[in-house]
Amino acid sequence: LRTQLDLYVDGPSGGHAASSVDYPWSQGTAVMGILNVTPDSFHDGGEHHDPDDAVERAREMVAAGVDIIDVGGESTRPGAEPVSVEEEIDRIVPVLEAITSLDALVSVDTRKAAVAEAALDAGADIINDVTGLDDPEMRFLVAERDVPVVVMHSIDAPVDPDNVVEYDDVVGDVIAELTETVLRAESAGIPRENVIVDPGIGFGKRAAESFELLDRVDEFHALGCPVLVGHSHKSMYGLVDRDSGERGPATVAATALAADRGADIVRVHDVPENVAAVRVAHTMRNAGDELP
Ligand SMILES: Nc1nc2ncc(COP(=O)(O)OP(=O)(O)O)nc2c(=O)[nH]1
Repeated sequence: LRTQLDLYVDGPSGGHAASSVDYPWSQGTAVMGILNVTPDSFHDGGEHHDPDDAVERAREMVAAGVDIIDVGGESTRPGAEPVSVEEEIDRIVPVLEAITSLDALVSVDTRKAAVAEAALDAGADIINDVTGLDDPEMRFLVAERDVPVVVMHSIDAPVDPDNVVEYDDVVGDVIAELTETVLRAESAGIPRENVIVDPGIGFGKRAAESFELLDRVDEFHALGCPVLVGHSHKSMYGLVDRDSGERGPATVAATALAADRGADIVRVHDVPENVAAVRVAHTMRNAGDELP
């Protein structure tokens, strides 16, 4: 896949990389492993802050069957310490340079165009923008580099428990707002086949609404784009499995259900378990073709 990508990026035609490459999500649900190179991410903050630890973790993810590694240098958690462009670049570029030779695509989770540009220059393949391309500079960069971009739905106000949005129909409302996002991307010269939509699980949504977004994930295909869900270890599970407080097993169950309902990419922390969940969901639908 990486050769294919390089060919289309550097090949004679210098053609459209994203629209001509057979991405992992076109063959079933792809697994995106979260690699936060931050001291304060909500679930794994500090665990891979050291570049060597991060590279080791990336190798483990690849060995476990991950399709994409999502590298983040700034937490999106409400109240997280803002990070300068320089600091975010310092955090992620050494890791990106070390992992882009591994057998997985690499995405960069950033809201800053300057960081995204440095990441693409360091070999990243995909931009993951939780603001949904709010920044015109980011739209210009993504169009110019012709790379896939994840556009996540969020709310305009800061994402914290006090900002609860009143949705009539959370799925219909989020699809309507993501439609605007996709049209804005297209008007900036980003072809729709490069856009991956994401309902923004937990970003300004109540727990019940986050579960509904997962349950009705297939409806997001009305936008004509692959659909990514980022449900891993999020607070909604705390209301389901109250006793243990453990969110890992609940995440894996949700991954299997979301994959079965049509999610194209699942963004998760625990790769082996969630790769297994995706494979089970796929096999249950295709046992006749896959198993003796
Ligand atoms: N596309 C997309 N990107 C995301 N980035 C961060 C988080 C928050 O999770 P995490 O990266 O684990 O935490 P933090 O932002 O604190 O690093 N969630 C999403 C998501 O749901 N979708």
